[in-house]
Order: sequence, then C-alpha cells, then structure tokens
Amino acid sequence: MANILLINGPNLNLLGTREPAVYGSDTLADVVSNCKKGAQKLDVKAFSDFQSNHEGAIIDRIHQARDEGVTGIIINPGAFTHTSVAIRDALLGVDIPFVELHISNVHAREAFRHHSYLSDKAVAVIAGLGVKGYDYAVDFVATSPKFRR
Ligand SMILES: O=C(O)[C@@H]1C=C(O)[C@@H](O)[C@H](O)C1
Repeated sequence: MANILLINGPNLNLLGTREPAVYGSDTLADVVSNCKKGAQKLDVKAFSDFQSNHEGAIIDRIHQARDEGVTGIIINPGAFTHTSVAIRDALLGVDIPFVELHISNVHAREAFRHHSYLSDKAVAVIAGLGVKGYDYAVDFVATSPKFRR
C-alpha cells in the first residue's frame, strides 16, 4: 500500500487567482481535496500534503518523509524546478521515488522553464494537463509497484 506525500512549491498557494489562463481557476484547497478523494478510492495507506514558498522548508519536509514511511512523493516544485540543486539532493538523499508535476506545459513556455533539476531522477514527469495532472499522479503512485516498500 502506498503512503503518498504531495508537495507544492512557491506561489502555488495562489492557485485559483494566479494567472488563471496558465494555472486554471481551481484553488490549492480544491487540488488537495480532489487528491484526497482519489487516494481514498485507491489502495492508499496514507496521504499527506505540504505547500511552502521557502526552499529550506520544502527540503525539511522531504527529509521528514523518510521518517514517516512515505513510499512516493508527488512534487510540483514551482519555480524551484528550474533552480534548486538542493531540492534535487534532498529527494536523492531520502531515496523516495517521486513524480515531478507541472500544471502548465513548461516546454511551451519561456526558455528558462525548459530545464528541470529533477526530471532525470523522476519516475515520471507530468506537465501541461492542468490540475488534472495531480489526479493522474495520485492514481499512478497508488497503483504502480514502483512506489511500494
Ligand atoms: O506549471 C507549473 O505548475 C509550474 C509552476 C510554477 O510556479 C512555475 O514557476 C513553473 O515554471 C511551472
């Protein structure tokens, strides 16, 4: 059974009002609620969520996941996708498989969004599906043997 941690990075607390043409009109609370409903329908032992605008807080939460028996992380690192070696190192350091998620298709946006410090180590990358991508990520982590301990 999967123990899933959902992490959202900077500015994702603004979902619903932040550039709705890019990120949609659902709030972060809507996203988390839908993820929890999806997890309840699947063989998920535990589901937790975290959002922070601070790189160090995200790193600390990733470290904590190992002690909680988390078997899979779904992370939308926000802008830290494109800048953070430290978050990459934290994910590698705890050795928990993860799915990288972006609401928008980062490859169809500004060039600086085309690079990710995480993608080569992710089990999967979801980008451009809007907030529906979170639902697919929960289903994948909940059902793939890659996220079982
Ligand atoms: O599409 C998203 O969810 C990502 C979210 C952000 O906040 C941006 O900084 C990324 O570049 C894209």
